[in-house]
Amino acid sequence: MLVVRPAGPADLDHLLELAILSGPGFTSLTEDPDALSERLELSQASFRGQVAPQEAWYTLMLEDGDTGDIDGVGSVKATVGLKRPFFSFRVVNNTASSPSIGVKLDHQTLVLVNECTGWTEVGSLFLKADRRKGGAGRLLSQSRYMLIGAQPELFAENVLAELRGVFTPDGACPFWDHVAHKFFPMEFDDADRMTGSTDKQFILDLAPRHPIYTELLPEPARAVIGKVHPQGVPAMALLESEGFRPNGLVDIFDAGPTVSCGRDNIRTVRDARQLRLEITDHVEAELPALISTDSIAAFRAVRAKCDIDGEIARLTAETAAALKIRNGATIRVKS
Ligand SMILES: CC(C)(COP(=O)(O)OP(=O)(O)OC[C@H]1O[C@@H](n2cnc3c(N)ncnc32)[C@H](O)[C@@H]1OP(=O)(O)O)[C@@H](O)C(=O)NCCC(=O)NCCSC(=O)CCC(=O)O
Repeated sequence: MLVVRPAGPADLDHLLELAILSGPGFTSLTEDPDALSERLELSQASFRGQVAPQEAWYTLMLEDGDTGDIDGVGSVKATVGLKRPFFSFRVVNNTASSPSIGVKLDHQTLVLVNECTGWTEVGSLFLKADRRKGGAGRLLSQSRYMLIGAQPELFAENVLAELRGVFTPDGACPFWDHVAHKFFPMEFDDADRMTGSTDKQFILDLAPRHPIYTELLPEPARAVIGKVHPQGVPAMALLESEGFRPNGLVDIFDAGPTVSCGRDNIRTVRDARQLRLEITDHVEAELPALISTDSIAAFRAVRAKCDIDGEIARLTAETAAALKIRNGATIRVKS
């Protein structure tokens, strides 16, 4: 059975393998072992409640309970933008009109902004290729909302996700090449790495201070503003099915979209029910449900069949063992 569980320092080799598989341009999964090791320490401390709530960064691993293989990762950052700014371009429409000569024009511009301060971010969603298209991606993605729902007060009222922007098959990034690189004379990967590892002062120093009129940009750059990387389309579909929508912000390097949703309006947060576990020999339900523990410290999530009867949820002993819980425990279930 596939189980989503907290990541800790012992997952370094697995996380490094996933980071390498995810390739360049996946900002939040750097291939730097020291950074990953720090991240795993922080994850463990976050699940144990040993860091201030706003500093928590929960990393979750998808584990095959039968083989012990680690097939995917996902995460929730309790807040962004508090210690370091969270820069984006806001896509702004400016209407220019001159009634006296009968002209009215809409100009789209990109304006550097630092919004979303204190928001929660879901990210780092990555699944090994041979596991895709079978529901594991949805389990991994939704388990983050079960985590948020277990203790919503530890997270912000608004939740965002950043999707990767468009890269061509040969690895070129049209928005970077035609726009961002003019302001940041470095390799994309270096800018990307510095975004994650510095206070982002270089962005404040070098980023455009004035609106960029998009109609003045070359077509290949204009065409990708707010567009998702082809490989990010399933991730976008998963977010949209939870209620996330583009919020008009795009990444300053690759122009990928930011999507957001009110925490309590995320479907899985809103619809999951708190129930009491009763272990049974046989479950009649035909379709599996999303089931998690009701605790951040002992968080685990699975997809398994479950009979609901009032406030009782009946699971097999195998499912209860995968969740590491006993009869009578409180669980959270999303049918
Ligand atoms: C994102 C995942 C984990 C998703 O897993 P899977 O590929 O197995 O997902 P899936 O079940 O095949 O598809 C998920 C849903 O998307 C739909 N779907 C798939 N391809 C589609 C397409 N081309 N157009 C429209 N919808 C599409 C499926 O029908 C399905 O919905 P139904 O179930 O309704 O049929 C994976 O694709 C992956 O590892 N991708 C590479 C890394 C990546 O790009 N990660 C996102 C980075 S961005 C990020 O991390 C922030 C976002 C976030 O954290 O959530």
